[in-house]
Amino acid sequence: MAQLNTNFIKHIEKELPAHLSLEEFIAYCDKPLRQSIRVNTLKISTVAFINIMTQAGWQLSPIPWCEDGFWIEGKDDIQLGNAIEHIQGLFYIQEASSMLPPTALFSNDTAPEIVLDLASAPGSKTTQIAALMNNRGLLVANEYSASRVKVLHANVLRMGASHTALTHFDGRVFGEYLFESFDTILLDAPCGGEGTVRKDPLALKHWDIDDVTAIGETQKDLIESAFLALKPGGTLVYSTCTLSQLENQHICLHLKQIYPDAVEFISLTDLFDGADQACTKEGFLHVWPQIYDSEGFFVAKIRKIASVERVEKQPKLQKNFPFTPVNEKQKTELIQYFQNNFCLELPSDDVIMVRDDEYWLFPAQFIPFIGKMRFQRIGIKLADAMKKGYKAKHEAVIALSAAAHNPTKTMELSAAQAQDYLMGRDIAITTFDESVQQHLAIMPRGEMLVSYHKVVLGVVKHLGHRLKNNLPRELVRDKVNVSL
Ligand SMILES: C[S@@+](CC[C@H](N)C(=O)[O-])C[C@H]1O[C@@H](n2cnc3c(N)ncnc32)[C@H](O)[C@@H]1O
Repeated sequence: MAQLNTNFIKHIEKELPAHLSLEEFIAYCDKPLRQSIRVNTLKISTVAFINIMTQAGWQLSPIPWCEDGFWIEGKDDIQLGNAIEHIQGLFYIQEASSMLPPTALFSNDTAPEIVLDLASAPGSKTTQIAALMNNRGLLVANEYSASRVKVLHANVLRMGASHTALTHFDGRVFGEYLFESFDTILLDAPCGGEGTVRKDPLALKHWDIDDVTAIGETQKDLIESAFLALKPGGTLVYSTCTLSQLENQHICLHLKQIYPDAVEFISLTDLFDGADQACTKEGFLHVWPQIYDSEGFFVAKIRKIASVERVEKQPKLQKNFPFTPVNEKQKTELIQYFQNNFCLELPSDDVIMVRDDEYWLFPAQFIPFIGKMRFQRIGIKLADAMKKGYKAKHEAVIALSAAAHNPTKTMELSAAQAQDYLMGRDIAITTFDESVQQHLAIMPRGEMLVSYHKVVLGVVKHLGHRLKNNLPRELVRDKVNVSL
């Protein structure tokens, strides 16, 4: 049962719009949340995913504001995290209202190329944005907390997002370091989490107005920094999973007060059918839990209609960037290695870089950012140089095969074999059908890919009598649930 602090109730009663009742709000705070997921279109089409999962008995009902988002009806007992399709990155477990900000960000006519996600871990919206960008352009994803950067990184890799650059800074530095550099920015700000009480019944137990005011100061700093980092003409989406106006409307109005001639609020009232039910007079979406039977959320879209004055001077360029572009010989060898061993193409507009014995694939749009700030991870790690030739990295085959959609040199596994693979076990050739065994008998020995649902799971080494498991140790799972 949700524990609602009485001070919170008194406070929120004053903020509820006239057409919503406090009783209903309190009742919804106690109502369990519907499970929802977003299909990862970097790896599978939504149609193919629905086909597979409905055969497994799932009932998916569409979320009106996200074409790849679905509520799972009538199956509260599914352990989504251990589902094989989750582990292989076919879907992301994401609360329905949390899918709103990326939808708002991409509702313009022209697709943005250079995007910043300023407060991004664990990466639900980063990976949604990566899917909307279809692994093109550049997505800089920043996270302040070191432990959360690791989770972000794991999610980016699991979903096969290849055009990201991860940073680990206080978001306040972006306006200074990357002034007017981004076409569009998401600031999904750290917040009081008042909208999350349906998931966490204790979220409002120790609610205190002083905490709300204090976090509001951080949010003001972050929105100012984001606005400075935005190119003129670009759009910024500000969102939170909290309800108090102090952390929502007031933050956007604060920005307008500082930059009255550069800030324009873009109304979200037509974002999807029914958006008007949550729309405020400024055109923001203030999603109360009872409106769409979801978590509470807030989303504002802001256009920068004019350039603004820099607050600080451009910091000096950092030297000693440890990567250099590969030479033509290395480039040709790597292209041939991926082509010959896995039938995978390296995207021609990306840039192959080398650091010691490691080869990386950087998004071309990253190059102008070199030296401007410190990046934790850029693009994908392609391969290590070996005494003879190269050894592909797992993350590279996952991301490159996502683009290739089932390359030919791939062995499709059964559910039981895929389960074994993800649990780190080798696959005996005798576990395949007779005809596949004959096919494998004439296939060359060495590295090849395995897939499930026609989506690549990773690399194996064909040894003749078995496929040796090459899944990185850190990805080996204790538990994998098979749905079909
Ligand atoms: C609402 S969560 C982000 C959720 C994420 N966008 C997602 O969809 O998965 C806010 C994040 O901001 C991070 N954060 C806190 N203070 C920050 C700061 N000063 N600069 C940047 N990020 C910060 C928190 O660690 C947290 O991960």
